[in-house]
Order: sequence, then C-alpha cells, then structure tokens
Amino acid sequence: MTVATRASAPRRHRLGIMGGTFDPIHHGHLVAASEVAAEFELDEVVFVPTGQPWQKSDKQVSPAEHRYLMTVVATASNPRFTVSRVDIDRPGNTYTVDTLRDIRARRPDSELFFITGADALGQILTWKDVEELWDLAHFVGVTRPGYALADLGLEDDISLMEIPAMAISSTDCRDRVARGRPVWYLVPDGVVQYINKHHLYDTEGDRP
Ligand SMILES: Nc1ncnc2c1ncn2[C@@H]1O[C@H](COP(=O)(O)OP(=O)(O)OP(=O)(O)O)[C@@H](O)[C@H]1O
Ligand SMILES: O=C(O)c1ccc[n+]([C@@H]2O[C@H](COP(=O)([O-])O)[C@@H](O)[C@H]2O)c1
Repeated sequence: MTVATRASAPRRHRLGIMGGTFDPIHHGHLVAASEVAAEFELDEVVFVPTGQPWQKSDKQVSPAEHRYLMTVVATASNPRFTVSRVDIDRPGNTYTVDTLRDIRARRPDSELFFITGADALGQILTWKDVEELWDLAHFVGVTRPGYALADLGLEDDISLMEIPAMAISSTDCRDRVARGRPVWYLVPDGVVQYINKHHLYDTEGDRP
C-alpha cells in the first residue's frame, strides 16, 4: 500500500539586510543585526555599505573601499554575517529600492528583512520609490537612544523592535578619533586597528 504524503514547502532562506554608511561600523550596528537575526530567525545578515548616501551629500564621507573593508573586518568572526558590494559597485546615488532589487536578483529564493534604526526609519517616507519597498522586503525598525520609533501606520510592512540601548554613533566615533580620544570598545578591535593603520578621521594628527 502506498501512502500519499503531501510534501511540505521547504523553509525559505531568511536573509537580513543591514544597510548603512558604516563610517565607521560600530557595535550599535552589530547589536542591531544580531538582535533582529535572533528575533526573526534569520539565516544570514548581509551588511551593505552605501555607495553615495544622497541624504548625507552635505557631509564628508570616507572612501567606499575603507568603509567596505572595515565592515568586512567587523563581521568576519560571525559565520552568519556577510558583506555585499552591491551598493558601492553601483554608480550614482544609493537608493534602497535598487539595493533590494539587486539582492533579490542575486538571491531569488530568499525572504528579505531590511533592518533600520529609529533615526533612519523616521526618514523612510522621504526615500526614493518608498511605496515599492514594502513589496521587496519586510522592514524591521529597531530602537536607538535619542530617537523615538516612529509609528508610520505601516504595521503590515514594518515591525518595530526594542534592542539593548547602544549610545554609539559613527559621528561620535569620528569626532573622538579627531580629538585623540579612544574608540576602543565602541567599535570592534580590528576596526580600531584599521582606523589607526589608515589614519582615518585623525584630522589633528592623533590616533585612536
Ligand atoms: N546605536 C545604534 N542603535 C541602533 N541602530 C543604529 C545605531 N547606530 C546606527 N544605527 C542604524 O544603523 C543604520 C546605519 O547607520 P549609519 O551607518 O548611518 O550609522 P550612524 O551611527 O547613524 O552614522 P552617522 O553618525 O555618521 O550618521 C541606520 O539604520 C541606523 O539607524
Ligand atoms: O532609498 C533611499 O532614498 C535612502 C535614503 C537614505 C538612506 N537610505 C538607506 O538607509 C540605510 C541607512 O543609511 P544611512 O545614511 O543612515 O547610513 C542605507 O542602507 C541607505 O542606503 C536609503
């Protein structure tokens, strides 16, 4: 006798995407990715350094290769963390709609989760082609000290999540290096060494 069995659909690969300028990457970014990965049972989180962050065009941003390599150094010890060059290899301004299309094209079998901090989430309605984003990925907004988690009325498309408060910003890390203050324990050790080796941010000639 043969027994008919219904094949259950295989679980789709769950891919988190942590986009950022990462100038430099710090422990706030890493904790956010780790917390969302645990909560949403993600198989992988890909960190995507921006190419040209158009909403930071009034600020000086370090060369993309430095930001990319610091991201590689920072994530190397976590087997579930990877880094993508899609945004830095695409010419022109970086838009998340392009990031998500490119990653979907490369990873068609994955379910995508885009991770943003409360400050970025508060700006999301100003992003290019925002209405297309919800079809490309599920968005997860995480808490960040100093910013309120905006309720955008998009609860079907955006999950909000409280994470351990890490009062760290890349701006503060850059300012610290410029003033000769340490960034040990704010950024991974390898990133401290990378900043030191390449003299990033030390406009006054001081080292981290
Ligand atoms: N301490 C933090 N806690 C939670 N999320 C964060 C934290 N720092 C950054 N993020 C989030 O990580 C993403 C990338 O941030 P980004 O690379 O711009 O870092 P940043 O510290 O905000 O940099 P800058 O100070 O230069 O603006 C954004 O979604 C941002 O909201
Ligand atoms: O798509 C947009 O128009 C857009 C505008 C601003 C920021 N983003 C994305 O938001 C993420 C965080 O950006 P940032 O500038 O806070 O580092 C990063 O992946 C950016 O590409 C995207």
